[in-house]
This record gives sequence, C-alpha cells and structure tokens, in this order.
Amino acid sequence: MTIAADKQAFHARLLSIGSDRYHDKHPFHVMLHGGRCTMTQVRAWVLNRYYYQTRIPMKDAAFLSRCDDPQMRRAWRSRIEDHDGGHDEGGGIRRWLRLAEAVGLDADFVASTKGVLPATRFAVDAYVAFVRQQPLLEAVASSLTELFAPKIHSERIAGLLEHYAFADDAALAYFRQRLVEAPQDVKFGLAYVLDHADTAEKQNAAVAALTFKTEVLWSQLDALYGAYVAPGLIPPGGWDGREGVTAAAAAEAAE
Ligand SMILES: O=C(O)c1cc(C(=O)O)c2c(n1)C(=O)C(=O)c1cc(C(=O)O)[nH]c1-2
Repeated sequence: MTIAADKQAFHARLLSIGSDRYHDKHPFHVMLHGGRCTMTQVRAWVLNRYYYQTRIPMKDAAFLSRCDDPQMRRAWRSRIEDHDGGHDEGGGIRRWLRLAEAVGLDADFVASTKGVLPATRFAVDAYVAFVRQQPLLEAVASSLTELFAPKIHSERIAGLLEHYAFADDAALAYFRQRLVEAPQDVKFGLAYVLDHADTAEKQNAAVAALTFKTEVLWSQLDALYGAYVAPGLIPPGGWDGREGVTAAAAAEAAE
C-alpha cells in the first residue's frame, strides 16, 4: 500500500468509530433531542455534563504540561481559553452555567458539582488520567471525538429549540460557540494523528484511544439513563431531582 493509501485507510478507520460508537446514538440523547425528556431528566443531564465541562480544560492543561514543542503548545492552548475565557466574559464553562439557569437550576449549586453521579465522575476522571499518562499521540487521538461533535451540537440546537420552552439563543449559546471552535481544534488534532501514526502499531493505539473516548462519553449517558430513566436507581450521592432547582422553576412545575 502506498503511504497515501495507508493514511486514507487509517482515516477511514477513525471515522468509522464515530459511526459505530459515538454517543449521538445513545438512547438518552435520542430522548433529549426528540423532546421526550422530562425537565428533571434535562436538569440531570445539564448537572452531570457540567462535570465534563470542568475537566476539559484540566485535561488540556495536563496535555500542555507534557508538550515540549512550542508549536504544539501554541496550537493547543486555545482550548483552555475556549472553556475558561477571560475574567469578565468567561468562556464555555460560564456558558454552560447559563444553560443550567435556563433549565431552572441554581448556577452555584451546579458549579459545586454536588449530586454528580459517581459513574460520571469515574468516566470523566478516567479521561483526564488517560491524557495525563498515555503517549501524546494517544492523548491527541482521544480528543478526536470532536470530529463528530458538530453534528450532535447542530442536532441538539434544533431539537431543544423545537421541543423545550427553556431553549433560546442565550440558553444554547454554548453549543453555537462550539460549532465555531471545534472544527479548528479537530483540524490540528486530526492532521497530527494522521502524520504521527506512521506504523500499524501506532495506528492501532490511536484507534484504541479514540474508542476509549467514545466509551467515556457513552458511559456518562448510561449512568444518567440508569438513574433518571430506567430503572431509575439513583445511587447514593446522586442528585435527587429537587436540590438546586430554583424556586421559580419549582413553582412553575407545581402550576
Ligand atoms: O456535546 C457533545 O456531544 C460534546 C462531545 C464532545 C466530545 O466528543 O468529546 C465534546 C464536546 N461536546 C464539547 O463541547 C467540548 O468542548 C469538547 C472538548 C472535547 C475534548 O475531548 O477535548 N470533547 C468535547
């Protein structure tokens, strides 16, 4: 096989992980985007997913701390800016808290990460540990689920706007902004992985890293589904569906 054909086949393998395993296919997302979640289920998703949001810039900082190439650090550091932003305007994390408020949650409660499901923490912490420990090629490959994220963000914007009263441009600003940011990140990450995975062994390791990441995402939704859809078993320490719901949202529900 020529080098170009080998790269092409490797690229196709990476893309097929998205079509086989990305979390857009998870039943919880299907419910959420199709307007079939209760507000308690929507809140549980926002609250748990906040934990992922908080750990993304931490894993990117872990990544940067391992990079000895200034070129690479320069390309990677905007990811931290995207999520943390500046002191006054904030970034993705603050936009996520705006979504939390729009769904009727107290932002300080969500920011405390109280009530986050144990399995959400385990999955997200495993991602941070992976990026801290594994070879850089695998750390970059694990970020490539973002290849598939613009599609899910577009579907989510459309689905939430269509089906839920809380959804408007301010509430969904997080997702619109990701549609601008993610393609830049992924362009660099994909080129890096295609260039540096130059042996079958490295290609297999990159495929395994991307697969692992799809599992990190999928298991967060399994945890949500089990606790808040069926069988509805909320583990000790998991959000009870009431704490942190604003008085206004609780009153609206009681009407
Ligand atoms: O809503 C989603 O489905 C989704 C998925 C992913 C992803 O595929 O990891 C990310 C995001 N959103 C996202 O907003 C985001 O900032 C992000 C960063 C990363 C990463 O691994 O560095 N993934 C994702």
